[in-house]
Amino acid sequence: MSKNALVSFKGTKNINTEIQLTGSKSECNRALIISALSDKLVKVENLSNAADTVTLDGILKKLGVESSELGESATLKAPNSTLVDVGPAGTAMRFLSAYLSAKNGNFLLTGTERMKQRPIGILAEALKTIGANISYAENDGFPPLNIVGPLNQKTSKVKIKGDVSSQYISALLMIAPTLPDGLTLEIDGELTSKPYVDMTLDMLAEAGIKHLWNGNSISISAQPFKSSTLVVEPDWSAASYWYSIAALAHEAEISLPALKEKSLQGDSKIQNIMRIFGISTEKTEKGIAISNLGVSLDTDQILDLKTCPDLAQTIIVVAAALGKNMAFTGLETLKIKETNRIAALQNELAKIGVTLTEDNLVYTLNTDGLHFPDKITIATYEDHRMAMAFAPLALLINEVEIEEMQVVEKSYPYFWEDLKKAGFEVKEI
Ligand SMILES: O=C(O)C1=C[C@@H](OP(=O)(O)O)[C@@H](O)[C@H](O)C1
Ligand SMILES: C=C(OP(=O)(O)O)C(=O)O
Repeated sequence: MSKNALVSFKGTKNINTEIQLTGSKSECNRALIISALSDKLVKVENLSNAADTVTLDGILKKLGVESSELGESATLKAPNSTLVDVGPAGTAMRFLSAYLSAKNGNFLLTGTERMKQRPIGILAEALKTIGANISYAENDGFPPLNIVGPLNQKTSKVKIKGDVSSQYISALLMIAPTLPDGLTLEIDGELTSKPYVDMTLDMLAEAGIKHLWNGNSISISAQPFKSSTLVVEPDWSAASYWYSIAALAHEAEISLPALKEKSLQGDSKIQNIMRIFGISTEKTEKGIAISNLGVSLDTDQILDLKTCPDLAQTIIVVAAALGKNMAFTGLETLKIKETNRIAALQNELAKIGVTLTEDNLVYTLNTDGLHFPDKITIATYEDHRMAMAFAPLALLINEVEIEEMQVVEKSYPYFWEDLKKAGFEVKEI
């Protein structure tokens, strides 16, 4: 049975702690696919305990040894096909669509009910153009997918829309060096979440794979992986919740060991963004230390979050709670993530009297009605980031009840334990 977390913080709101964050799920899930594609020539170190990574690791291990059932549900499965169930893991769904297309076998690739509403047509159609045998098991353009591999390459050039999810592009880039003719992707329109494509190319480079990025085209020729080790860094998206805690506390000194200022993860941009709320970041011998300087900067400019969509909830909730009527752009992809994150934010921010409204793709907070009741209950909509973005409000509100607390497992399973370590009370109810 799912439980709620009742979060509170008694006494002076001073936070002084050290938090060892788990590995980045984005880096891990790339490392796992690259390692599998290289037949384990590429090794992975510091694997995350994020559920999305544990799921992908489990699937790849089972695929490596046997062709048996890999999930729990059994809808529409052809008698001789292998069921692969990624649950809520978007990267696993997208990366495996490409990986399984290139692999020998007959697969039904599926996930949660929400996953079946998250579009995959752009990737599936690109794979079909390359020569993959893919069909939609339920609704056109959406998971589950029937995949019969290996693909028979018909072309090495494919045009793909860039503004819906960068994960489609990363998925194709990772299988590119294993395709007989390599791959050239022509990106159509603006590329969203670009740092994630950079991360894919950087990790491929560490594994010996060269690429050429020319204008809007990325080319990777057929080439072998080199023996190497991909060492996963701690998760910057998870670190962002510690920045919100610092921003909402009276005083804060938080050490985040092993985190790197200059990271493969685009979400390391939180360092610059949180300066707006008076949070400074310092490089230390151990990693990163953040502290609250108590001086906020101007919040007049429009903040574009296109390169770092996973930070949106963190930043918007902090801005709302600090009464900053900020405006944001680059939030278009939020509607197709774990939940419709725009609707979820609007519903939950209303509980503290804040509105988030859209006009011509500019989203604006209005905090004129901001108030902090003695207790609020936050719905999480099966979205880990809703839970983690709202829990820090316990520094301003007596009791914050977060529904379905287990959602955090997707990327940061020890989130509640870490809150306790920092002085929060977290009761399971
Ligand atoms: O490639 C990745 O690891 C990710 C890319 C982003 O998705 P989109 O490219 O769909 O924005 C991000 O939101 C997701 O959490 C992880
Ligand atoms: C959007 C996310 O994940 P995914 O797309 O991989 O499910 C996320 O972690 O915020």
